[in-house]
Amino acid sequence: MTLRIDVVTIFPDYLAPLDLSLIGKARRDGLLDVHVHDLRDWTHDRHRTVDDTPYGGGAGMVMRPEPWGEALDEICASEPGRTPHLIVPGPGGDRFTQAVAERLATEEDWLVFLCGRYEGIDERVYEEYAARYPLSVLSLGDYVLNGGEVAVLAMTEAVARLVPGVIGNRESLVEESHTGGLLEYPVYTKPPVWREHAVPEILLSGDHGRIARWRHEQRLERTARRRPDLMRDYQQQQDGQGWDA
Ligand SMILES: Nc1cc(-c2ccc3ccn(Cc4ccccc4)c3c2)n[nH]1
Repeated sequence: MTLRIDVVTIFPDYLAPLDLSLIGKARRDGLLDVHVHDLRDWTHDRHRTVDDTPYGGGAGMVMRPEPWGEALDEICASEPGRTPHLIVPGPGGDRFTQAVAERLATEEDWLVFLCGRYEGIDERVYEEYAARYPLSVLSLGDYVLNGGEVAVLAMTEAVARLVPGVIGNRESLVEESHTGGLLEYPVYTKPPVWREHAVPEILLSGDHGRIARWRHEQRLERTARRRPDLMRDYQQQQDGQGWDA
């Protein structure tokens, strides 16, 4: 089943990069089915209003529930027999990680992203749709964006590239950062010496077994140095496998 991705936003042009490069090619090859929707298409006033002042006062504006309700009712009914997984980027969401990207890419065949803006979306939209569909609030990280579009671009790229056929050489997926819980190893190409920096001799040896071991050691060393948190998780995972294996 082709992965379908719907994105609802008041800035559809923000999602134009999804027409480019590998994602764009995957769409043209029919590997991905991406639909970007302008939330204002579900407004009915002359100004196409999507926001209003917050109950209880406070700065900023809140996204009105009605346009979201009409948009999501229509979009989520557009594939009879299929159930969408709704994803709302938010600073207070669960962390979006490689493991989450892998789970979404393997277990879901339809993602509907809701891009908030202003101070966020009226809470009743979450209540209404969490009761009807799987709904996840996901955070890219502990920093504050102005809206969900940038997060959706990142999440869509992270998930789409795991879909078979989107990335030509799947072998390259194996040795990447965060695959298997470790950071990536250093990479080199010609020339063999550049500004007095030589490529590590091992990589010119042609001994593929030793090269693979060296690369794994580099991944361990880098992860231990840069991300001790990932290293602890990796060691626990290895210990667990040790007992089970
Ligand atoms: N990881 C991550 C996600 C976001 C995010 C996502 C969607 C929205 C919609 C409005 N805002 C602005 C906002 C900032 C803070 C508090 C409430 C709303 C958003 C921020 N920031 N950081």
